[in-house]
Amino acid sequence: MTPIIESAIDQFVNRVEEHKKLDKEIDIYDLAQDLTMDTIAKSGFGFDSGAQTETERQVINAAKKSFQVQVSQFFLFISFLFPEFLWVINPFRLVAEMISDYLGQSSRGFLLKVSDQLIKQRREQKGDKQKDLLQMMIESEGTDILSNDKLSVSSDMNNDTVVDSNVRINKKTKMTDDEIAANSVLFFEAGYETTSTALGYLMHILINKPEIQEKCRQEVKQLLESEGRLDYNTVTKLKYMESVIYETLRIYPPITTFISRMPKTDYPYNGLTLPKGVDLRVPLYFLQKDPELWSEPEEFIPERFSDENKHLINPVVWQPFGTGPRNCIGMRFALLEMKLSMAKLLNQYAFIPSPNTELGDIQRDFKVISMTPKNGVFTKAVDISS
Ligand code: HEM
Repeated sequence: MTPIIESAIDQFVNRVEEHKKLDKEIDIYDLAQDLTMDTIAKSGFGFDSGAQTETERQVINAAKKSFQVQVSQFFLFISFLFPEFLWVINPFRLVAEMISDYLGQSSRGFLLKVSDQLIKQRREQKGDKQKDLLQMMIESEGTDILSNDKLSVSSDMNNDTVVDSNVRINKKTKMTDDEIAANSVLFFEAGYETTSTALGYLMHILINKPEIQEKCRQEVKQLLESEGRLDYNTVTKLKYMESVIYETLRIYPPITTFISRMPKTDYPYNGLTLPKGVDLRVPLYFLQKDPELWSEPEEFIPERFSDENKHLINPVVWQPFGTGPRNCIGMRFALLEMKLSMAKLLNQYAFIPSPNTELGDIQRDFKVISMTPKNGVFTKAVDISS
């Protein structure tokens, strides 16, 4: 999968180069959206969405639309506020989805159709098959994991923890085509806007804080000198850049109200009892800026996440990717994509403010579960390679 990501990132860098040659202002958030669409479509499903090349972009438009607030998402939002009334709200939500599907306005419906076609094509394909997510799902057979097995879980900040779990996966169960299609759309939606939004915020920080941008660049140059190349294996060594990414995700988490858990039994906590079955939602944005948990929470201080300091942070108070056995399965994919694209860009260009750059804080669109840059992220690229 990594050559696919690398070639998509090279295309992203080429697009920056095109803007630079014409001395044009760049909305780097817009380009990042095309990049993440391209990588998730190609590496997940061997499908060229044409996001970075074509002007006729039905798929990218459908995916973008699925993140805009639609009628059915309004009901979703209401269900977050009043979970005890789910039994009333859910039927309305389903009807809203069915109507928009019938009227051809449902972007999820469109993406499901695209997935269905891809699954059919893949099943009919003769000879060697791509080794991508789609193929893995088609060939998947549930593995038998016994109750109370120890599951190794990749947790926050690159520490691997081991937790007990009562997970039981059915023996030898193949996924149906409907399940594969539903999961494909989930990956598509989960991997596209989150990562491009994180890249957008990261660029906003780097444009606004030239000293941090320069420090990241020096780290990239040193890495290139010692390793001879910037690729999947080497960029994992960019420790300072990693701290900058973590701090960006603390201040601007792309997903704000999605992490939820439900106690299986009445659970005593801090003098309260969390009743069995209650819908608990993590207020991520506030958690990551809580002055009782973070010193100088409004300040951008990447050094909090340095190897020397990160043990001082309780892992559950930093959770842009969630936490525990159900945390984000795309975390490593997203971090790789972010590090590699930033390393390649910073090695070649300096990013400076342009007429539409927002200085200071960035304006955001608060959607049902996410928070995205409202007006794009504008910059100009200056070639520093020679
Ligand atoms: C910066 C990028 C990303 C952010 C901030 C992010 C954030 C999150 C969060 C907060 C959750 C909920 C976890 C929890 O409840 O503990 C989640 C779940 C999930 N993410 Fe991500 N994500 C990102 C990238 C990706 C990518 C690239 C993919 C796929 C390739 C992906 C696939 C998923 C899936 C499938 C789930 C649901 C997991 C489940 O239900 O158990 N995410 N993500």
